[in-house]
Amino acid sequence: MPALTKTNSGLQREVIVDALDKKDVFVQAATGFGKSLCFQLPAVIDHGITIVICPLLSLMTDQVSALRAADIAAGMINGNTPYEEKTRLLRDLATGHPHTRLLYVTPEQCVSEHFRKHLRVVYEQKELARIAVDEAHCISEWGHDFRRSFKDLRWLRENFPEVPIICLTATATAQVREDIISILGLVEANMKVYTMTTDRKNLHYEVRFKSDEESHYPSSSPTLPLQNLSMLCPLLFRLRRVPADRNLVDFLGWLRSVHKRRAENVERRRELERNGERIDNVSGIIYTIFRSDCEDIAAKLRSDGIGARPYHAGLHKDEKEETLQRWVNNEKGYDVIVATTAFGMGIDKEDVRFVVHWQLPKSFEGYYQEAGRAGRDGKASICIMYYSREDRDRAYNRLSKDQLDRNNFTARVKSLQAVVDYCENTESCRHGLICKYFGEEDVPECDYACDWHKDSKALKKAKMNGLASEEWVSTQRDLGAYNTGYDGYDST
Ligand SMILES: Nc1ncnc2c1ncn2[C@@H]1O[C@H](COP(=O)(O)OP(=O)(O)OP(=O)(O)O)[C@@H](O)[C@H]1O
Repeated sequence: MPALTKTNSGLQREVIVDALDKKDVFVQAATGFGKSLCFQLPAVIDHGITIVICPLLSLMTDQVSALRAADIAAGMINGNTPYEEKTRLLRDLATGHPHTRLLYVTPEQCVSEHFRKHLRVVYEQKELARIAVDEAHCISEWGHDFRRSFKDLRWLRENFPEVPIICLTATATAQVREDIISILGLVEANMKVYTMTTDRKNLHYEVRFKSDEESHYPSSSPTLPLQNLSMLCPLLFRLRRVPADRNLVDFLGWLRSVHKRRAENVERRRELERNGERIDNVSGIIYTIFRSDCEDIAAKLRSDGIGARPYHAGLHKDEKEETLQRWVNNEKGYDVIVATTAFGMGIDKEDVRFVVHWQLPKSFEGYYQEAGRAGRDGKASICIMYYSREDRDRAYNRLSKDQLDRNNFTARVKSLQAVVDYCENTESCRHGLICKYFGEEDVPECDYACDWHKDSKALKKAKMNGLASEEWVSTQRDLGAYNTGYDGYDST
């Protein structure tokens, strides 16, 4: 179990005491803060059952397994639950005095009349202890992962008025927070709101700049006027897909330098040997948009001797489970996961040393969540984002094709714009930019843990040399060069 800082565990204790005091509680805290314990511990202490509403199957599966391993009666009902297990859990509820202490359900399940009927029985017997809403930002249309059935959760407050509700999220802007509180009907007089810093001091944030064109030329080549050439022959260039090779060369160079540092530091090497750890077991995640890229990048890394595996929604369940398990166990050949967003919230491996975004993520919150998989043991870890203006335009194009509610569309455009601004910014600390996005007024201290603090001049230079000019991108955009690539990406 990773060591939490004293500040974290102190605040955790406050939240738990308020929950036990039957208050409605809203918790916004950084990734890796330990939000789950805030409802799990009260559930074990209190009499009755806690219903946990959770939008992510992988998250509930992990939590239920961990609770069961600790001998706590936990269960889950979702689209994948076998019929016998679902019947067993519903029968348990139907007794009115359930043996189950924590029951995880999807929001979709929670709106079904059949399930509600069972909840009423438990409530009438005064055995419904608490309702926990995890990843609560999904309630709000202004949230990045809005789920329609979350909106109906108001029913819980209307029908079980005195049952306390605790909701938790790592990523809520002020608007999302207000929405959650109002939709769930939390009672101001009996409510505690915790908004803690989103800052993760042990994460080093860095943006690396790229453009489509450079990927064809080694940096030492004279700048052949490829941009001019394509102006003359635009159709040729419209068909071109961005090769990932430039990222690959850069990333491989970086990873090898990390391996080398581990090998050359005698003390560190001895320590690794003593613990039976491999020099090249630097655990990490690469996030990419397309399923095909997951396969492709993982294969290329493997051919370069890196233990990399793909993970995306198109893979068979067994294959995904095996990959995850072997990666968690730090097995040889499973050091790096190349994933779509299918591998996101809820991944809780403590020694992830790097998270790389191969392209621009689709929202600021998504970026923060995914980067937040790194360094959950509190040790220094790095989050690298590869950014190009061409990818930016592709991201806007994909977004415009998504079927979204009006408010959600506006929110998503704003959020994507925030990621773009973050990448283009060479004037501020990255930690400060993240905190500002989530509405924090105080700029956190940054101990050279971002590219700007490390060397702001080098950052500006890298941007100038790395990005395509706005003029060039705008010409290509008008020619439709960034309109491709809507298939094969995982939307959740
Ligand atoms: N008081 C504690 N002492 C030690 N470890 C803890 C404590 N509370 C939680 N943890 C551990 O910290 C890790 C992170 O907890 P958890 O998954 O609940 O974080 P989270 O806040 O939900 O993060 P995220 O939003 O990124 O999913 C888990 O491995 C958990 O077991």
